[in-house]
Amino acid sequence: MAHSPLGRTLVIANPAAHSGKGATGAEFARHFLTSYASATKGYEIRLTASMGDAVNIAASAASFDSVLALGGDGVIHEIANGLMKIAPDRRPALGIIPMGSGNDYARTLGMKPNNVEGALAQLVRGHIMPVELGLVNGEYFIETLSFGLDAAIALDTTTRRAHDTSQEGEALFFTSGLRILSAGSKGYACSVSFDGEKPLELRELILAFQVGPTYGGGFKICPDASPIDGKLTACYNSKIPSIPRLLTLFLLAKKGRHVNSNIIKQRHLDRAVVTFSEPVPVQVDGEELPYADKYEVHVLPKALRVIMP
Ligand SMILES: Nc1ncnc2c1ncn2[C@@H]1O[C@H](COP(=O)(O)OP(=O)(O)OP(=O)(O)O)[C@@H](O)[C@H]1O
Repeated sequence: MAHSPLGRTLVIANPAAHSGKGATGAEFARHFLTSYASATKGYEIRLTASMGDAVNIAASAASFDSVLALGGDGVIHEIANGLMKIAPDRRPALGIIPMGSGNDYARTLGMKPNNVEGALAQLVRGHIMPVELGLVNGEYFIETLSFGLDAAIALDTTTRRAHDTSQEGEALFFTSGLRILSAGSKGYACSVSFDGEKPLELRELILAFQVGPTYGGGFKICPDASPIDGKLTACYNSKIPSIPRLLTLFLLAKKGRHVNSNIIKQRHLDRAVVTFSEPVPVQVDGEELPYADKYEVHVLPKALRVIMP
């Protein structure tokens, strides 16, 4: 463990993550870090009590070298927002112990999902690398921001999972997707300016801005996205497809093959301004973002130091 990058470590764990398995995961992490004392220069574990708690805990973690987020993309999102309140020269590195239903950020970083021992073993042998974050109207995002039907699907999965835990991740996104897309849509009237260019007037079914390639538990919406290229990657439709074609594109998106369609566009960007003329579903890292008249989206290259496997 001589080269462990963890230093003085704070674990912030969501006990409710992954349908309550976060609590057992936190206990396992405590045993691991106690047994392998040389992995850290001392550690503490804090459990979140409710939504939003992780932001405040992370914001007061400047005395630690690393903060390990144990939970799903929602709690990692909160911890990243808390860490960004700390001055850059005092900001701890972020490590993740993925324990969620979707685990898209884990997929982006290459961390083992829902395997606390495996993820901790990756972290103690890991290396620190700066990665980018997205920023939308003052809120940082680690992986995904999307508008339209794909956001409606992501938000539907959260509602359905609260009532029925028998499905999760990709399977849940898939069944919600079929249900919502089969109902059809004329799209949401939208104006988008990428990197200060002349605005495009579009009718959007999907408009996603990604740090990493996937959302929805493994749907490769932006297969070319990377957290270390200093850019966000956008995916949007330039026309409204028929319902059968839309369903086909949805199935192809699982492996990222939808981008070969002539009505799907993908591009890298530094910033965008998005306005909708009607309320639209919006999700950020799987959680609902309130509707606003205007969304200003930016990338912050090398904003956060993350422990990579
Ligand atoms: N103690 C808690 N009790 C209930 N909810 C909590 C608690 N702590 C945090 N939360 C909220 O739980 C939500 C979901 O958490 P998280 O993302 O960690 O797990 P998940 O939903 O199982 O995983 P994924 O985001 O990958 O689907 C977040 O919005 C978070 O704010």
